Amino acid sequence: MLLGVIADDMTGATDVALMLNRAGMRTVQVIGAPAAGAKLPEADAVVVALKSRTNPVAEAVADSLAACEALLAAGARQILFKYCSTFDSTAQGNIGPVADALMQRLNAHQAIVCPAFPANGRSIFQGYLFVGEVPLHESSMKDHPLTPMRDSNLMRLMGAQTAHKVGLASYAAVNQGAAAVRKRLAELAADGVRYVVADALDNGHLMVLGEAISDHVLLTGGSGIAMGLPENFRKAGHLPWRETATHLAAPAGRAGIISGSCSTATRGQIKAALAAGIPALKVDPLALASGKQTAKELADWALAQPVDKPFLVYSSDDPAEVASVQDKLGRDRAGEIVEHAFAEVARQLNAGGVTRLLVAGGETSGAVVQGLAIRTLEIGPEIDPGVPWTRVVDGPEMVVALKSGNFGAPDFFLKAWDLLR
Ligand SMILES: Nc1ncnc2c1ncn2[C@@H]1O[C@H](COP(=O)(O)OP(=O)(O)OP(=O)(O)O)[C@@H](O)[C@H]1O
Ligand SMILES: O=C(O)[C@@H](O)C(=O)CO
Repeated sequence: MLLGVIADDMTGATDVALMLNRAGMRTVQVIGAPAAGAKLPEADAVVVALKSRTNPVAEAVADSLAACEALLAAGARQILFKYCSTFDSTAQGNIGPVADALMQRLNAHQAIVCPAFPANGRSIFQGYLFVGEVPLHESSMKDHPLTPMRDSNLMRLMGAQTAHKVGLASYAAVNQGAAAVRKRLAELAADGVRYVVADALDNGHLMVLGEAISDHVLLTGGSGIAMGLPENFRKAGHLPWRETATHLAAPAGRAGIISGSCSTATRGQIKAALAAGIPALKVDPLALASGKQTAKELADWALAQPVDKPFLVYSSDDPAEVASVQDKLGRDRAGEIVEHAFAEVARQLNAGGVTRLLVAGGETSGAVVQGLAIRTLEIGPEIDPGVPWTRVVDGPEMVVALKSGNFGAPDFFLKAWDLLR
């Protein structure tokens, strides 16, 4: 193994795994912190998908260190700590503590902080993170239920989570190329700066950064910062050129979509699916809570639909409806009830012959993957930036695509099937 990645959520893990796979690294995703001494699958890159974005700090640190140990034991030469392209972490968050712990374990003197993902509209200028045309704190992330982002300055965001000094490698250096970035990193190191926020407005900048940090043992950021890494391994003679597959062989069986994501992008994708005539059933969290609706009913409805089309089971709703459900059930309980139901629905669907499954939402994906007892995924072709098809290699025989809430074009639920053979 060349590169080890520790991802703080399930769909973020498939996102970064896709980035590496597209650049020619055979990439495998394993679910959950590996047990001490557990052997990881053989691949150029292994991504460990944790659920450490919003859990207690001590747990996030312990799981990340366990993942790091397993990756090092499997031969990883570089460790990437992957978090969200919209940072998704408040002053009480886990990014700083996890990065600090990894820095100490790896004896790293400096690490880059770069959540940029230009293909999905996330760019960094003078250390400020933008989502599309607006700064992070003006984007829909300002109202995220768990991690409201009320600042866009990455030096301040990171500075609030670590005792180490945080500095900036700005556009002025990044735009000049890898040598200028290295010079800037050295200046900052001489000034005691351990975390360097790096500007990146486009993929060219990400390639420059990747080259400049080829000798960093620890990197932190979104999937974009992984873009330039395979080329470093190739130049060093460690990685042959590999063509990436454009299609994925899928087992015979039925196709379905489960969506618990209430993000704007997902709601648009549901609208497009409904308009295209995909049979759809809306889940009512209050009815689930009272037992009026059950996972079995949802699965039975889905399996009774025509076999020649995918079906859609969704709880996705607009913010006012979600807030009203959360007022009645409590935010955490509402989420748990829906996630628990979807995990059971996924199990029953697979038992009923569904082998091709699209899942929307990070938490929802985590619940479905757990429900299906999926332990390892092999990364396949890109449906849209940040979302690949994946094949289960340890778990039930099926293909799944795990979509981050905010990712994907409006026709995502319609076009994804064309990539399966
Ligand atoms: N109608 C609803 N009312 C209340 N909660 C809901 C409803 N539908 C889904 N949920 C819960 O909202 C949460 C949605 O989170 P999830 O991570 O799946 O999607 P997302 O936030 O859009 O995606 P991502 O984390 O990838 O950005 C889940 O806990 C889900 O169970
Ligand atoms: O980086 C992103 O935006 C995604 O991979 C993600 O982590 C969403 O939860």
